[in-house]
Amino acid sequence: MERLPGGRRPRLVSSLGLGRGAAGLARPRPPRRAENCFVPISEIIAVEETEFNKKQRNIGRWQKMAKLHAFTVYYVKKARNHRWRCSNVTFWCVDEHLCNQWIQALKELLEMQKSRPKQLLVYINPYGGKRQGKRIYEQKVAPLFSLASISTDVVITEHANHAKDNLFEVNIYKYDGVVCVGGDGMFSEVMHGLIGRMQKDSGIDQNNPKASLVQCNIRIGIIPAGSTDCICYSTVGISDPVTSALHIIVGDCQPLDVSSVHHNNTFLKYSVSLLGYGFYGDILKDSEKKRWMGPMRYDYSGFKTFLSHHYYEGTIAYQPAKHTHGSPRDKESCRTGCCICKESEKQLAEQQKECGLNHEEGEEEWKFIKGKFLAINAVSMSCACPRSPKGLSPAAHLADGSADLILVRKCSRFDFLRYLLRHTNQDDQFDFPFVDVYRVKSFQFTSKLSEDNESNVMDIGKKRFGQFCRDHPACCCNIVNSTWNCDGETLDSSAIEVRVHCQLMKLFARGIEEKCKDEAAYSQSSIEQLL
Ligand SMILES: Nc1ncnc2c1ncn2[C@@H]1O[C@H](COP(=O)(O)OP(=O)(O)OP(=O)(O)O)[C@@H](O)[C@H]1O
Ligand SMILES: CCCCCCCCCCCCC/C=C/[C@@H](O)[C@H](CO)NC(C)=O
Ligand SMILES: [Ca+2]
Repeated sequence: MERLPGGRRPRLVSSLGLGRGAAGLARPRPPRRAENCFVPISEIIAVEETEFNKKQRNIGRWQKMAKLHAFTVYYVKKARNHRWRCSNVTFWCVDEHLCNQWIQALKELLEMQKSRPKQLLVYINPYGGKRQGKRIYEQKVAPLFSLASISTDVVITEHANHAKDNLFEVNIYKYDGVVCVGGDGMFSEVMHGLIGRMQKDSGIDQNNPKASLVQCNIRIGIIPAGSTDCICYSTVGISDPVTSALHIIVGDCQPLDVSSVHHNNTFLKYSVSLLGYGFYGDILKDSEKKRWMGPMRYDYSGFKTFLSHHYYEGTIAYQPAKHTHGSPRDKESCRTGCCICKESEKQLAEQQKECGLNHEEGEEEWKFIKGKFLAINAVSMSCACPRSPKGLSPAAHLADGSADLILVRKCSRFDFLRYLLRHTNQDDQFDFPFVDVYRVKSFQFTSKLSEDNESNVMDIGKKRFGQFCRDHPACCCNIVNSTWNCDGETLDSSAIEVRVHCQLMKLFARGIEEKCKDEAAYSQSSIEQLL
């Protein structure tokens, strides 16, 4: 419990009345017996003086009082499944001075919450998901931002890359954060704009795959209004615009790993969720032609791709992530305050102290795998989403500086279906003889088709394993390449070089909270309680 100035503990119930209200509205009712509960200051959204009208004054025993003074506290109420709502409680009393003292004290405490944003730049994709982005923002998010006294500059995008290009032009440094209203693709645009801008302003060449990139400290908030909303779901635990808006308001901060993708010393894209070749690449390629179907396009293309059952040949080289203690087969998942991610943060700070910005990754051990794959999935986070609540790699970490590389080798349709179904249930997705998973800090892929002409993997292979090339002579097989799905965008090249940049950016989120803790603490009755 916070103290009032002067050291007094706030004891509101003895002198003030208590009324509960639905989200956004103060609806004073006769006082109830106080339940002892607790709302941390960090989860108060706003405090406002409340005007009583005549009708409200005429309730029960309060009728006798000449004049009432009141204030309303708006706060985060945690509901089931990581959902947050704005609730409020109104306190009232006859002593105007006491009432004002409370308002003043609470406002001062809110002012001290330095991580809260005051000014945000908002990009809305009106065409993402079910085309509800504008309505969602106007009806559900803007009123909350205004309640929390956050000022906003809003841009409704007019074409793809509008947000990204705009971020290279505006004075981003005057904002405390950038909000994107849309799906994973919209987030990707904003992320590319922000990271790209930071590198440009710091003179870093993004085309150099070995460059140490400058961290981006301007947080991004995601208001989910897309088709998959995997990044929002994996970092908050639910795809819900009001929950996300409240995480932005309270100023949460979640660092995030970002993978850079290059081809022949040319920068292609960044990825924070899924880099998928084979199954997920083919789904995306097919679904892009069916955007008019909205989120349903993924089901349609998913079914089609499953039936086609294509496999692809190629070689993967990877560097294991030795710096982190976790493994993709861990039973524990990354949660708010994750120790493994904190350890990586410490290591990163030490590295930056030792080497400054010129730190280059050491040439560590490379491992090679070649084969026929139905899917190659590299995920920097779990990739949990409403379709797959545990995600493609349930134990992947948001900010540990690694990605989980999942190789699904050629197998029967039936086995592949069994594997896919495990995306949706509690069983271990990696417990199949045709599935391998590695925690990596970088990897390269070359398809069999391009191996002979352009492969970096082969260069490394030639250097280290003389027999590697002889085992894999040029061939005339009639094979085609798949496409890489990079956070929902296709890549032009199949041969890629990927490196994970630990905690390169930050989100307005706090990771997924442990269910037992918050649900046990907050689910008993409605707990609009004492501060
Ligand atoms: N005004 C616009 N017109 C056309 N395309 C746009 C516009 N604004 C943004 N885009 C592009 O639309 C693409 C898809 O948007 P978004 O990610 O919001 O929705 P989605 O693809 O339905 O959802 P998800 O990415 O979660 O599957 C983004 O890559 C973005 O570049
Ligand atoms: C026949 C049963 C099939 C069940 C398969 C369910 C699998 C759902 C898995 C969804 C994967 C989500 C990974 C996230 C990818 C996003 O980056 C991307 C852009 O939004 N979305 C997709 C679908 O590529
Ligand atoms: Ca990671």
